[in-house]
Amino acid sequence: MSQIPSSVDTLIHPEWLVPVVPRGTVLENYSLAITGQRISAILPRDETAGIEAGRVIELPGHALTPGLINAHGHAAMSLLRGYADDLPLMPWLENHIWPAEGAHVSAEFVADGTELAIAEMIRSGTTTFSDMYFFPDTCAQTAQRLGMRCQLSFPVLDFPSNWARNADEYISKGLRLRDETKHLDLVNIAFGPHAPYTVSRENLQKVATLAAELDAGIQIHLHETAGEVLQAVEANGERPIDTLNAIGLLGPRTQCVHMTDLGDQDIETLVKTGASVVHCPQSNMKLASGIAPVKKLLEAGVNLALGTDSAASNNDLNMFGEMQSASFLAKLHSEDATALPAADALYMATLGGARTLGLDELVGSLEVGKQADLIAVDLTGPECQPLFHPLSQLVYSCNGSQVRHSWIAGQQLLQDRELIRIDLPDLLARADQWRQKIEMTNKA
Ligand SMILES: CSC[C@H]1O[C@@H](n2cnc3c(O)ncnc32)[C@H](O)[C@@H]1O
Ligand SMILES: [Zn+2]
Repeated sequence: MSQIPSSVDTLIHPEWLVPVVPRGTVLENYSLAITGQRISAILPRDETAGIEAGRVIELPGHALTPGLINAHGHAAMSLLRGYADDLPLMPWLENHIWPAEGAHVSAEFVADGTELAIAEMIRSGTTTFSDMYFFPDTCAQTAQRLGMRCQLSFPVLDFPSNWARNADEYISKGLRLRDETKHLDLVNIAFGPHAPYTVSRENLQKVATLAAELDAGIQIHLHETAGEVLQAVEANGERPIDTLNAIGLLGPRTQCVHMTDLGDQDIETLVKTGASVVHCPQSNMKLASGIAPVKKLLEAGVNLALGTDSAASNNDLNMFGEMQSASFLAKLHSEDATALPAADALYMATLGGARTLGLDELVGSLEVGKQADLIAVDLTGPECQPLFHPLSQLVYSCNGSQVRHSWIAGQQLLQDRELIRIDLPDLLARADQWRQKIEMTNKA
């Protein structure tokens, strides 16, 4: 039992405290203290009388949970929200998204798009996001300035973009970024080879070798569609996951995104290598990409995280909706209503994500000594009443608008649903300027 501190910065009295570990636990009338960046105490409310607090926050009818972790996305693509809907993956990318990115993606685009994404994510309970996008240096500066924890899996592609000309330049810029951001406590750098169909085996091998040398994470779009897998088998005679395994790219720090087309052998490979899966149910549904076999993956013991992917293929960055979709889709896909219950969906969106990103010593659960990345969710509204089980409300009734307060590394970034570090009217004006610019280019 940890020592009760005599003085703390903030003492929070929620009605329910949801630590996430042990899984499914809900502590009633427990309080949480923040000192500096960390959680300094979790204890029954009636044992807090002797604690001197700089600030005391009473939250009747609220649940305090770990901040949600969006384990895969392309934040700046929030500026392309609704730009191209109702298409399958490859026509969507090749005929709409990639041309728009070629025309518009810049450091300024990424600065404004990332800020728009962070505003939405904080307001809907996310406190860590993983990003794979161009100009990750700009994303790093924006996230640190706004107080948002992130993993930036810098992109590696065989083909040029507005950020780099070839795979070697993507890698050298990414490694420089890793060196230049070592002092940023909220920014974590990983490798982001886009996908096996856009990165050659030779360049994937370079990534595998360097990531192993640096003990760095790797995040990759993998087995997103059956078409991807079929094309690989026809071209290479093996499934993409087997190619990655053969070059040593799969390991405990590998984050495989999507994984909708998986056979038993593929799942066995994930178990043997310890690689994680980032499940993006809403993006998979919207692009009609497929359905990840979540129930089978969980039964096999594969670590699962949740991600929204970009707002251009979702079309929001709301992890409450993602949890609900993951749970309902798993139930339908497995024809088993007991699949992915609320506690497991919340685990995926918190500690499962932290473990995937290699941040589980820092965040993902409410435990003394961890970073104070936490959200206060107001369960008093009609959409959450009557309340039998807080976990049920959090996953099956909440839509993110109930998030009232949010802290990251002990810093409050949302208070009474107001963003503290972001000038929202100014940001929204910039977003609309981008819409006008993009539309004008399309009309030209
Ligand atoms: C190399 S930066 C990221 C790159 O990925 C594109 N992208 C966005 N969503 C998806 C997806 O679901 N599958 C594959 N690639 C995706 C994004 O537009 C960037 O070009
Ligand atoms: Zn993606």
